[in-house]
Amino acid sequence: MKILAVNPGSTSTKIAVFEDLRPLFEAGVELTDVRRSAFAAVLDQLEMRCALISRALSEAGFAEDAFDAVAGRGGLLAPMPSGTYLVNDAMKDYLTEAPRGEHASNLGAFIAERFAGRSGCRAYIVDPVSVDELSDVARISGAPEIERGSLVHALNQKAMGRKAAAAFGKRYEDCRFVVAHLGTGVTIGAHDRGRIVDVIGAKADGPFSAERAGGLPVDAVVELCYSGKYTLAELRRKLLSGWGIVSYLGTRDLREVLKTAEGDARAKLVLDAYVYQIAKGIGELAAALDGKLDAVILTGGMAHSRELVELVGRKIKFLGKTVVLPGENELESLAAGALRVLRGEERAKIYPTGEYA
Ligand SMILES: Nc1ncnc2c1ncn2[C@@H]1O[C@H](COP(=O)(O)OP(=O)(O)O)[C@@H](O)[C@H]1O
Ligand SMILES: CCCC(=O)OP(=O)(O)O
Repeated sequence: MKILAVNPGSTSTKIAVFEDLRPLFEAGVELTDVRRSAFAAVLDQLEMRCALISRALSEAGFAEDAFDAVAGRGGLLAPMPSGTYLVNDAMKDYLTEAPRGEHASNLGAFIAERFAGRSGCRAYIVDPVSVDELSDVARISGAPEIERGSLVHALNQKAMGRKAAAAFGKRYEDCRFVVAHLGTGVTIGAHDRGRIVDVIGAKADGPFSAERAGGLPVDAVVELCYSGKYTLAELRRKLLSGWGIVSYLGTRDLREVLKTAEGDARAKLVLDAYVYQIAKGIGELAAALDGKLDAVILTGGMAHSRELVELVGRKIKFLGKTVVLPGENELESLAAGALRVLRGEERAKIYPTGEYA
């Protein structure tokens, strides 16, 4: 089975072609800030991202009408169970309205449908960022009107949990991990025997990231809301992708931050604060698992940085084993979800009910 996997991230569009799970081709098309800022809304990037994918496939010699399935990374949908979902109108309508915010991963369903149409095959999303497996106790925010929810790099976090479990000779469903996905976005998940029971990071409720604020004093946010400085839409966009490292140093690229920090005290302080907050977040979620961990897993693009891994590792070594699995297995996991459905090993689900197709 030939499967196209598409992962639109905040600063890159990653694609891969698989024959079953054997990778035939992989490419990452970085998006410059200029290119991204040319679009008022994330979904406006659809044609540009599809054109970049078409060019990459063409240059690699892949016809666009030869796929048996196309799997895209899912976006900020309504809270939903883990699984492989058919792209449908309800999903596209929700992502178009974007009540939970605009995010690059919202493009995944639209891109998958576009390329599936060219092959006459089905389009799927797998384990979107809106997978919500929080425990009841984790949902209590302290304010009855406000319930904590889950936005997480579920696809990669679960993939790396499975990878680490296999390395330990165990099943993911029998392990306890704290997984820190250090991409352009940062989410840290407490994985308790196959379920992500608590999450921080994607909603200004944990470490800040390359483009997202960390835990903000709520009273200051309330003041900002009523200051007239931002509209609701502007503030929501800032919360999702307008603060973080880039708002201090003008770059989302950790490699640039590391280089600048060598000679610039302010950059060094921001880098130290980033490391500090990631370590604190990992410690917080280790407590969510009563400190009973098989390992802490560091993943995402930034886990390629030996310097960052070393800085964070020093602060969390009291928690035991740290497994570093840089980058992400998102493309392979997308293909794996579609392949399970094509082989009849898993039934595709229907959004939003989660019923089986
Ligand atoms: N080899 C590397 N060394 C250090 N940082 C890296 C490396 N590769 C990628 N990064 C950093 O990872 C971040 C992007 O992570 P990634 O998971 O690819 O993001 P996205 O959320 O866009 O998919 C960027 O800040 C980039 O600088
Ligand atoms: C909203 C959570 C997912 C996320 O942060 O994705 P990116 O790392 O691609 O921004």
